[in-house]
Amino acid sequence: MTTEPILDIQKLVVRFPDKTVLKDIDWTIQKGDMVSLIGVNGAGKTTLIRAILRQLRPTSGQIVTHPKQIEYGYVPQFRNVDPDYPLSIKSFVGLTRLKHRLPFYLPKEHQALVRVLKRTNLVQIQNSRLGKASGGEKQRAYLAQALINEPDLLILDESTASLDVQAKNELMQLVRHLNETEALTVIFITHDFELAKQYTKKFAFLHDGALDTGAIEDLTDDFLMKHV
Ligand SMILES: Nc1ncnc2c1ncn2[C@@H]1O[C@H](COP(=O)(O)OP(=O)(O)OP(=O)(O)O)[C@@H](O)[C@H]1O
Repeated sequence: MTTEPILDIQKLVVRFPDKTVLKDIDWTIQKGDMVSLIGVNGAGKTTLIRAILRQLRPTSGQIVTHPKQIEYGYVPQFRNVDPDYPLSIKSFVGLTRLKHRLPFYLPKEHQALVRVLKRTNLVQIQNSRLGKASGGEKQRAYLAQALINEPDLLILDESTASLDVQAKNELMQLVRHLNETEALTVIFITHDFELAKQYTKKFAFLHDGALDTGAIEDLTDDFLMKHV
């Protein structure tokens, strides 16, 4: 494992008019880390991620990335897609790659699309309609959409929350495979301690505006009893 930081958060404070949500947070993520971000509802996980994605300006402190500009991939929680949604899985995955108005892919885009469909096991069902896909297949399509631009940092935002046990495990195995074979750096936001323990190597636990970090083995029942 390399110890090259990709994200370095220093003394981060986020204060809303009625509440300080993040109090002096330090957090370093190394390239190739797969880390769970855990915290009860309202702990500030979304706020922290919005600050990382530069959607929210912190009250103080800083977030430094190495290199200075990195590409982020964001996979949202399961969304209920209209069963009549007209796009195929392939077209949906390619949406974020289309930076022009041509009705076809440029060769480079096509290559990126083929590659990402392979990496996310979607080749067989690429021409099926997204609206008709299972929960797990949809989640793989969102993952593929987040991966197509080759992100340096992938953020999974409770992406497993509404999936059944088998689909959860399939998605996590796929993400772990990408992490292990391509050194993809992953932040997995979750309420599911068991999934966190099974699939990630480190944790960051947000409570009362502070962040505790450690190796996943240290996320013991004792630790949780003290903090949850
Ligand atoms: N723009 C805002 N203005 C004021 N308060 C906010 C704003 N955004 C979030 N908050 C408050 O900050 C706190 C943390 O919210 P946040 O959504 O970051 O928590 P969370 O850990 O992601 O919760 P959940 O697990 O429920 O998604 C909450 O009390 C929320 O109401």
